[in-house]
Amino acid sequence: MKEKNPWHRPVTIIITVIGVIAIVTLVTYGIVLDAGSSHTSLYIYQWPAEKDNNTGRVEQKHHCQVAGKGISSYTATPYKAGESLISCLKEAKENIPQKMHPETPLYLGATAGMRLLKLENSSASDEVFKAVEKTLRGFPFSYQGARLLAGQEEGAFGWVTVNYLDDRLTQVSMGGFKYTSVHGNESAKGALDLGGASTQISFVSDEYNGSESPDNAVSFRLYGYDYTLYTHSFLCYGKDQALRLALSGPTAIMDPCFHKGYNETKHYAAVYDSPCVSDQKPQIVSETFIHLGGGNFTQCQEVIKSVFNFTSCRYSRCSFNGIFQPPLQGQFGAFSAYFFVMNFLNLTDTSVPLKTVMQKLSDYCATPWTQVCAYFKHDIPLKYLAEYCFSGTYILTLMMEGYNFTSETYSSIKYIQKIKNSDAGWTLGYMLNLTNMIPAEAPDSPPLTYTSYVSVVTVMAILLFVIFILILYSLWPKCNTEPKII
Ligand SMILES: O=P(O)(O)OP(=O)(O)OP(=O)(O)OC[C@H]1O[C@@H](n2cnc3c(O)ncnc32)[C@H](O)[C@@H]1O
Repeated sequence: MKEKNPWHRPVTIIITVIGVIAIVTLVTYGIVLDAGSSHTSLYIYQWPAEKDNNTGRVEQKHHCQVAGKGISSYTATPYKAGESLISCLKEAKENIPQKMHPETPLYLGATAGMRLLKLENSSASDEVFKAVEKTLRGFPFSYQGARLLAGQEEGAFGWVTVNYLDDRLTQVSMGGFKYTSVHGNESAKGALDLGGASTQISFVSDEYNGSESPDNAVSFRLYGYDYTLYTHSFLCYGKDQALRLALSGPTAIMDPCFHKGYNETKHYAAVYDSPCVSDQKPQIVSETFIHLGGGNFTQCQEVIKSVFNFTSCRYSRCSFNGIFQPPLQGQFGAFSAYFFVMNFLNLTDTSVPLKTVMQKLSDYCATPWTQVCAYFKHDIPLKYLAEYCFSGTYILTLMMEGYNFTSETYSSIKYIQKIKNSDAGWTLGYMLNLTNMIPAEAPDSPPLTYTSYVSVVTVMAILLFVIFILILYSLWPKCNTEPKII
């Protein structure tokens, strides 16, 4: 059968092609792998393709948790560290349009697990990085490097992420547009990050300009505001390494931080094979010890306090281990293990008085292990389950004794996992920095919101399309209705 309008098919094809190109070019992607001590995570971020550097534009599109342990655990077989990343990288290929692969930056940052490995065995750490790099280069993305993050960077980028996602760096929303307002120190939120091997505290304080203990200062100029951030990363004070610090002891340990009835035979090597505790290894022949639970919150607090050194401080004030810390200021976001642990314990509400929080944790610690297991063992890995009493007590002790929060300032902490669908952590801040997404100066004119931008682009695309059709129509050969005399 003959078609009535033979030209509508090419036009449909053109519309589809223009539509697909428009959709694809609207979005840009970036990938960051967080190679932590306990595991590796891959994050895909996306943002509008047009370059206006406004805040709040970048969002997390996808998260993939790499199976198995962190890359620092593959010292005996470094190639496996590389292989472990393949399935998440394949997921990344599926989640990003193929056309965009070559221009999608791919970063890997390794944190405290690799910091410890480097201290312990620097050539083993080089081998792991080589294996990881080989895998990353085998994917069609724009590989930008795999490197060890300094603790200070981890803290500072975590702070940038939280404040960026919270729209605290510069702008307030008014009538659909974002205007620069008087922000700076008073609106910034501090960041508390508890990892497996290290923990970071980062905040701005009017009483800190970097002159006392300059090693703790990171200066930024973001959107026209100067920030001098106080940040410190405590290596060995992530929750897994802190447990090792607390565990160092004799052959049979009655551990008040584990539930009564908990009774496990453990290998000394598993506890002491870390530079955080290797010098405390007892000189005994036995290879194993019995780890017994005592289930006593108050005693657990005492054990945990003993892993902090409060005796020496050569500055005007310190947190612990002789590390300078200015007075706490403003709100804090506490993420990673802070959230995982307090969320399990149902203690994320910081408007609840600290005394009540402690009483609830104390009751939980006193619950017999058989009862805890019977209730949760189908939903929660046993390792986590066994450690929540320790971890909760560690969190409160670190905050109150270590960082000097008080029962009054405890409510300034908010336990967070995500902000606007993006995970809180250093990865987003790292990528924003490396892609120059946060300018030093504020944009001159109020930029469009994402919705306005998409509307403008859509209207322009429709207009262009209409013009295109009109031109096509005017050029299309037509039957002359006028009678012709040949
Ligand atoms: O920053 P580093 O120190 O390198 O460590 P990481 O990157 O591996 O640390 P994460 O923030 O991923 O996790 C922090 C800790 O929380 C643990 N964790 C993860 N999910 C958890 C859960 O659901 N319950 C309890 N603990 C959890 C994990 O094993 C780590 O010990």
